[in-house]
Amino acid sequence: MVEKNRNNIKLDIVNLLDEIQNGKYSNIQLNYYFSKNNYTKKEKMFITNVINIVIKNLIYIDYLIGKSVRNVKKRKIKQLLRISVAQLFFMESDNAGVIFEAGEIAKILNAHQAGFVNATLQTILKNKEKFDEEIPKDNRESIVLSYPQWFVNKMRIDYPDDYLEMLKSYKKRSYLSIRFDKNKITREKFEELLKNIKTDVLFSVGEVYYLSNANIFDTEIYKNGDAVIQDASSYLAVRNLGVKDGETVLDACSAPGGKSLAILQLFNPKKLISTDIHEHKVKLLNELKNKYGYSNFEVKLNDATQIENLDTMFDKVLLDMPCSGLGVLRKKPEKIYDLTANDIKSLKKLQKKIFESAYKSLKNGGEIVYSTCTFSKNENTNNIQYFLEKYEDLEIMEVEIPENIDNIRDEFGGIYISYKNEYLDGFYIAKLRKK
Ligand SMILES: C[S@@+](CC[C@H](N)C(=O)[O-])C[C@H]1O[C@@H](n2cnc3c(N)ncnc32)[C@H](O)[C@@H]1O
Repeated sequence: MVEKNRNNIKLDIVNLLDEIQNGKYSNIQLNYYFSKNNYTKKEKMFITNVINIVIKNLIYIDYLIGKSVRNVKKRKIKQLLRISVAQLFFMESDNAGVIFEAGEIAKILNAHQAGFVNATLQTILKNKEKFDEEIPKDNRESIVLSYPQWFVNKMRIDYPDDYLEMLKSYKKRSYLSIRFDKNKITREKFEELLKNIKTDVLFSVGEVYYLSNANIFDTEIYKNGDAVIQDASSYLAVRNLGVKDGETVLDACSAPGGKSLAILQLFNPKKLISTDIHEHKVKLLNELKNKYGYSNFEVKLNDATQIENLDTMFDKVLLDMPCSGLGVLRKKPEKIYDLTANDIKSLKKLQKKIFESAYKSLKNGGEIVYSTCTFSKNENTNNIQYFLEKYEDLEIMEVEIPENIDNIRDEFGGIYISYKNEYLDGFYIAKLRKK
């Protein structure tokens, strides 16, 4: 009975991995499985762990599999091999047990494949050291660290001194962070609540707390939305917007609305217009609006390259750009395998068009906060340089970052939230003012 149950969980992991490979985000898909199945805490941890290890080491794991068999035709059998290799080399496990279990699951997936799965895993186990030695020198970093070769090359150019440290750092684990609404609960009460639910604070920035466990999900304050998931980097981008009472604000690329909500809870704008280009995402923004009921909050479907459609001039604009997302690889590790150098080029173009449109709808004296969750220089520093050269009446403003947060200021005053921060997402924030 116990055995069967465990096989069922492994089968779920095979399916989960397959869905992630087909374009679903790992964190979203994991939550979906957790809400549908009655797993114990320990099982949830095991599933999360295996999925993360496979995704974060995918190129290396596939290299090992590729060294022992030329081609694995059945997709789910391939996922099963990946999961088993992850268990064999990245987790504490009984090797014979892992291989036996893989054979049993293979029988359920496809009876003819059980022998093949067993033999492949035995070969990998026996030859791992030899396979490691045979990794081609030119591809070593890409294979061992599991990043596409083009990306390693790009990182070597962008960050010659510490690209290896950066690459390693973005394979680390991520942490849960929660921002409480200071209008609804005081800091003292929030900290008391954390104590009561046996949750330690690992790090905090303003109202954002990094937590040792997810017990907060069962509390009233989380369920009613007075505490929400938000990373401190996102919170800092919003805080730097510095909205004054009565100002008109645009959050141009705003879905699912985490930063819009922070704007409404941190400041008191006359009006906040939040837009997004995708209808299904605007639906999420409308759900947010209905849940919280702010009367100064408007949601609109709009392309941010055509902000003039809104017929409004703004005091403050947040441009939280669509970007390559490299700074959030700890949370969405699968992203790197789909990304291409061309994607970065087209994102850069789109970011420029969005900025140019925002500039036209910005009042004199108005300010734009430009933010991305990526450390690619093309999408950040190079764009800011371009804007400053193109618009003579733009000036750079200081971005304020608490002292205990590791950051790198570029030559134009933009701030990279460094990979050295264990808790915060990698992020870029620049602030510009139209004179
Ligand atoms: C980084 S995400 C924004 C996250 C959001 N600010 C938050 O904190 O919840 C970028 C968003 O830009 C949207 N987007 C992409 N292209 C756009 C465009 N041309 N106009 C408006 N929104 C766009 C995407 O749909 C995505 O929701």
